[in-house]
Amino acid sequence: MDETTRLRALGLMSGTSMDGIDVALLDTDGVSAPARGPARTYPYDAAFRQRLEAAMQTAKAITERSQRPGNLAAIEREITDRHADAVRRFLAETGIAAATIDAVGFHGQTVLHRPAEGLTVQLGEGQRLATALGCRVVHDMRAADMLAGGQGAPLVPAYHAALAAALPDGLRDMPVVFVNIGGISNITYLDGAGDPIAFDSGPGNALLDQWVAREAGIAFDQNGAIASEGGIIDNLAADYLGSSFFAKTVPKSLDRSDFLPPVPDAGSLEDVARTLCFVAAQSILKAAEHLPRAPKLWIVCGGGRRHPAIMQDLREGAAEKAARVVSAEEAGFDGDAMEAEAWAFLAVRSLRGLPLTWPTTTGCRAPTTGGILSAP
Ligand SMILES: Nc1ncnc2c1ncn2[C@@H]1O[C@H](COP(=O)(O)OP(=O)(O)OP(=O)(O)O)[C@@H](O)[C@H]1O
Ligand SMILES: CC(=O)N[C@H]1[C@@H]2OC[C@@H](O2)[C@@H](O)[C@@H]1O[C@H](C)C(=O)O
Repeated sequence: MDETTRLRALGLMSGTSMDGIDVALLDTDGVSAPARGPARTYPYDAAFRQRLEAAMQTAKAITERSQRPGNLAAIEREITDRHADAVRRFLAETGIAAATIDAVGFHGQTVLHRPAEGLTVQLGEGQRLATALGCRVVHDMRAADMLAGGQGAPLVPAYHAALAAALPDGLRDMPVVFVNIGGISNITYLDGAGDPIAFDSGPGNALLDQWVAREAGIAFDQNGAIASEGGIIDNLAADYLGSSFFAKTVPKSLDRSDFLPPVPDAGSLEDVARTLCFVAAQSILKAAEHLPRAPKLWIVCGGGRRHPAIMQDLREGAAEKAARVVSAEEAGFDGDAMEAEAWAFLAVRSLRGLPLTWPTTTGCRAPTTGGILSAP
């Protein structure tokens, strides 16, 4: 494949929030800013989401990444087949012919991530998906990085770096930090010199999701309705923000269960929810302690940007350091599709043998490519 070839790639992401499958289309050479196509989300039903939560518990028994204890092999097939269905629906809804897709980047579902043990497990069968779709699939893009001594996450920084090159006038304030507030939050710092600097910054929406699911039986705090009625519980916030994770040198990455939701008597539904928003925002702002220069602009992606309390706390904290906070949309991007787009971009980089990660993004020993290619 020559360097100027642009491929039409689909990216598929099922993130740590386990809320559904994001599908996005890109025309990309895997280097320059891509031409972005349509994107859609196909939510999981509540029952499947619960099975994924259970799968995460079962996965704790894994000591070697190919192991599939309990019903994990069956869940893995089901996850794969749900991705195939999502792609078929996406193509039907957008009127795009399957034959025009050059490659698919398939993340799968992370059920275990223990970088200290060199162990990261994403459920999803690349070959099964390639056969189902009749298309080349690149999957398992985290493993090679771990073998090269890296954290295996985050991988989206390569894509953030390409997008930074396409920032509109008026938003070229360097250093710029891309923030993804998903179940876990991660950041990518770019100052126009050198490789991106990236790491997982702390808990994102996952604590709040788990808290409102357990205490109120709802999947997430839509538009911040619950947190808007609450106040911050200082000692609960201090407990979370005092975690040794924040002092740890970077790069670093998190497993969803590294931070656990509060105990039931931690406070009222509303106060705890509000506190968890504050914790989500402060953990992102604390990331600046590990960066070479103070960020001037924060670009927020991921579902957490829809939470008013998280955004308000972020804006206030950033303003104290003379920095601005904008949503992905204000910067001309799609904050829901970004990770799926990244997996399309990374699939093309993988096909070209280009690095997916750098010592500054995951701690790998040298820039490292990755991914397993399955042909139909
Ligand atoms: N309208 C909304 N109001 C409040 N919160 C929302 C809203 N929409 C989404 N969210 C939050 O965003 C979460 C989903 O975020 P996202 O899809 O970015 O996560 P993810 O990609 O699964 O996670 P990760 O990036 O960690 O892999 C939901 O679980 C919810 O907490
Ligand atoms: C192991 C794993 O799946 N990690 C996710 C998770 O969700 C957010 C954060 O933690 C990030 O490190 C990563 O996902 C993004 C897409 C990444 O690798 O860039």
